[in-house]
Amino acid sequence: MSNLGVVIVSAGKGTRMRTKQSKQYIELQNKPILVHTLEQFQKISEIEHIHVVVGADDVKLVKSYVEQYHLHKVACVIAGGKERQDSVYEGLLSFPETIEWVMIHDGVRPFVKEEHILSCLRKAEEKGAAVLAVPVKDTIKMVNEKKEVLSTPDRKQLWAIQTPQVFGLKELKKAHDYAREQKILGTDDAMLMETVGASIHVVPGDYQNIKITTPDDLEFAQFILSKQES
Ligand SMILES: Nc1ccn([C@@H]2O[C@H](COP(=O)(O)OP(=O)(O)OP(=O)(O)O)[C@@H](O)[C@H]2O)c(=O)n1
Ligand SMILES: C[C@](O)(CO)[C@H](O)COP(=O)(O)O
Repeated sequence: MSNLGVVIVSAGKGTRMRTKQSKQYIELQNKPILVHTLEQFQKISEIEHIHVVVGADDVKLVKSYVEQYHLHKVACVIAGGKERQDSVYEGLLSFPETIEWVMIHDGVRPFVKEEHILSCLRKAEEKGAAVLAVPVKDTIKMVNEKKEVLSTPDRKQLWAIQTPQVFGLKELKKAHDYAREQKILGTDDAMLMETVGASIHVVPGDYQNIKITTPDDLEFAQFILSKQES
């Protein structure tokens, strides 16, 4: 699809991972996590344009990965911002007007499956906006600062939201502009779209599409990869 742009956000510092090296560059089976992620998108025929957003000091490094791993669909590597939202915004600005749809994905979700990327894309084309998600398995409680339980939301209505998330490029750009004006900081792009009243559909994905965030996620990631190999 020549009217689809993919933004892979990978400009975070990975503070919760507590490693010296930013987590997206940690190697799993001799390959940086970010490269595992990019390969998932590179292999999909519907995807032609991938823009990667990285830390300002890492642009050269990531360009070298693009060469080394033959990631020819990566059209540009650009510097991100302080918050994830700022990095997404830089990604949005990097596309020309010919791009109608934009798919946002975290550079540290390397296990996203092709079928789920495509089902998210199809749902967005049908409904206007779609995000990959899984139903919550635990009981979730609202808790105050004193660690007192306030309430228990109905689990049937709770989904853990993942990426990819797919929107119209113009619509998402507008939502980001509004958030910047109003100083709204969202942890995902759907949240910004919600603030401008967009209707967003959830697409069921799977529990292995983890965001590698803390050291235990790295152990689980190694396990997933070893299972894929056997
Ligand atoms: N300023 C930022 C912050 C985050 N991200 C990206 O957004 C994704 C999800 O963010 P998260 O897992 O929270 O990554 P970090 O911000 O790196 O982690 P932490 O919050 O632990 O520092 C990651 O691919 C991360 O690189 C980004 O592009 N720009
Ligand atoms: C976008 C996201 O991955 C959806 O689960 C998540 O919200 C990112 O949040 P974080 O605060 O950057 O971990």
